[in-house]
Amino acid sequence: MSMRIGYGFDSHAFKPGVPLVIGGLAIEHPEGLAGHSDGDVLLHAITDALLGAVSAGDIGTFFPPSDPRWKGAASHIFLQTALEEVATAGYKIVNVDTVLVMAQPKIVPIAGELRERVAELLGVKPGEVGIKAKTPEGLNQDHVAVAHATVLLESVKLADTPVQMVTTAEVDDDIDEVVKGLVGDSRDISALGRKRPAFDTDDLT
Ligand SMILES: C[C@@](CO)(OP(=O)(O)O)[C@H](O)COP(=O)(O)OP(=O)(O)OC[C@H]1O[C@@H](n2ccc(N)nc2=O)[C@H](O)[C@@H]1O
Repeated sequence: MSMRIGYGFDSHAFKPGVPLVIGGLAIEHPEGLAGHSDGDVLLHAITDALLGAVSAGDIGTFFPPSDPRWKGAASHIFLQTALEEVATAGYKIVNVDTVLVMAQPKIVPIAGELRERVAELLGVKPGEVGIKAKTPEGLNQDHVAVAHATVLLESVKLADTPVQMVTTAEVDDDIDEVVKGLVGDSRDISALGRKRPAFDTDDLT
């Protein structure tokens, strides 16, 4: 079994007149978070942690802030894409831990609800999600919300029964296609989401 860790960070300024959404939860507060999307600082940090864990780039490479399609978008869309990248790479979540750094609102009274909502969006148990909060003491950033997230992933077990793979290649040039026919066109983890086959044909004769 192999394991991967990921880390994500995000920040958004508070802004009057917009709803506050954190961790996919609508929270009663006089101000919301400014952003191209719904400004969900927590889901953005978790999305980046997931993408980073499988070397798939970052939220901005998938959903550029310059793209009008993501204006006002609900951030669980970004999270869903990151979860798909994790699954495609052959991993699943072990646990997620987070820290919210913000003066207001206080997070402790809603931490249980937040944990359940984030767990639901991630498809994990609430006990596999950590929600913590910090007052930004001495940082002079009382009008900003910051989120940090770490994730631990483990590889998904393949079937216990080994599958025998036997085939022949007519000519050396066909070897890539022959191997692809045996193992499929799956992909390994690669830098910034670049697709590459999950096998290395250099050693084959
Ligand atoms: C979620 C979205 C939806 O549009 O918008 P917001 O709601 O946060 O505004 C975006 O995905 C939010 O993308 P985010 O990644 O936070 O934005 P930025 O920090 O501006 O980074 C945009 C892109 O520029 C890259 N970047 C950023 C800073 C830097 N010095 N060099 C870079 O190359 C980042 O890697 C990213 O790929």
